[in-house]
Amino acid sequence: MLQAAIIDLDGTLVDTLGDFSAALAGTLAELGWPAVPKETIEGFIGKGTEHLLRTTLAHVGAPASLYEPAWDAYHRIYPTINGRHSQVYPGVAEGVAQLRAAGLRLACLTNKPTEFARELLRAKGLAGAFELVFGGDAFERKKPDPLPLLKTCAALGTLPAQTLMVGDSSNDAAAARAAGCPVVLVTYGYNHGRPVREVDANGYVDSLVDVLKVL
Ligand SMILES: O=C(O)COP(=O)(O)O
Ligand SMILES: [Mg+2]
Repeated sequence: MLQAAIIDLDGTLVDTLGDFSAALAGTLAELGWPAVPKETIEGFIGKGTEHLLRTTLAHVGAPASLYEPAWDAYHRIYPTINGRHSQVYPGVAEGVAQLRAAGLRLACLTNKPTEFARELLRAKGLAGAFELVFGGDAFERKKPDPLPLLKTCAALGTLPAQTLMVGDSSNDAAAARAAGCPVVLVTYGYNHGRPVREVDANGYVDSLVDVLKVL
């Protein structure tokens, strides 16, 4: 019997590729490097900001010494564009409402920095649904490590086996499997550019409204 659901943010609740693209374009422009196409950035999303910045700098051929200035510029620029180039996926508001109506407690767990995540959920009218919001800077390790899921279960006071993970990528699935949480993956997210059905999970859904049906 499920007690709670932990839901990923980027690629699961909100299509944030436009935000990432705008923040990275601004960051690269400040450092004197060209922007990277959205389709390329899509493959870099999901493993947190460090990974995103390092892979983007490597992609344009910039030296690794630009990592710190890039980090500073990105963290200054992102809050100015957060939510402006992103859209809540179809079915999310209804799906989240259904999970709550089924008696599940909800937490949002993302590799995005916690402050960016809270602000985005607020801007998109989703903040009220989540009891807890944890970002990639909340714990010592990020997804795909199981630690963030185990800590979120502990904060909810629920057992991992009774806490469903809903995400869009192999990161979410690997973290869930290692933590002992059941996992459902959405088919419309990023998953590092790979077909999500290749990833081991308990089910796959085209919309959050179908999550409880596939279990
Ligand atoms: O990589 C990120 O910053 C966000 O990724 P997530 O919300 O899918 O965990
Ligand atoms: Mg995601």
